[in-house]
Amino acid sequence: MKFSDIRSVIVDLDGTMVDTLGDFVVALNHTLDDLRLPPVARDLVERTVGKGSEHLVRTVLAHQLALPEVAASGAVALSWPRDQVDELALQRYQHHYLFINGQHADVYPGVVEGLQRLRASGRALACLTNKPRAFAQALLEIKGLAGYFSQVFGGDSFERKKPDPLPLLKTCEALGTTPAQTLMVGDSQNDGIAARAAGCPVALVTYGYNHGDPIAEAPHDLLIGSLAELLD
Ligand SMILES: O=C(O)COP(=O)(O)O
Ligand SMILES: [Mg+2]
Repeated sequence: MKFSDIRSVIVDLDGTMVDTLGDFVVALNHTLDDLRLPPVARDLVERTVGKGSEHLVRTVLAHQLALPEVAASGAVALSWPRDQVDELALQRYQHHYLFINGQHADVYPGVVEGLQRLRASGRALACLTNKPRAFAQALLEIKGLAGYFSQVFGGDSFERKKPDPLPLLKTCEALGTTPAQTLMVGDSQNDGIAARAAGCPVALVTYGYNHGDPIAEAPHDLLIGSLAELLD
């Protein structure tokens, strides 16, 4: 990959620009409390984020319902059809997330500098996340990052989410650059796999969430410790 060939950049949100693990944990724990279930461990959330809200809520709920102490307690949630509990939990999660969005989250070091330098170099920027679009837009605004992006797309913007290449191809279209001219910057194998399949070069940050796997094992052209390194 030659950086001078790159005309625009697609940037992932959770784990790449903002450390949102605290938001996820708090919103999930409010949700579990509504269902009279015990709180979730932070590391399960860290291993599960990145594939959208439905996947996160469903996985965490399945894990908590299978805990021996929950089975022994005769929790009411166990007596309901599972798809109904999933649906109810997702509704409660979205309700809570709306109000805690950004409250337990921090912009990673180097992000503002990296975005400023990319914009100053004349490149267009899009944010592409598996987070619902409305939450992503609000988070970017709360953290003062929205102004850097000409486009913001979420997990509900297209028919399929990353690691499918469709969201990247659609984002390239919106940016008006070919996949080969469009760099994907992310933190997980979802970003790496989607970028490879779409034909976009891909840089992965080394500090995000990658389902508990070493980030070097995910498809990438470049590993970076900070977005500020991109133009070096
Ligand atoms: O799974 C999510 O909600 C967000 O994940 P992403 O911003 O890393 O795509
Ligand atoms: Mg991510």
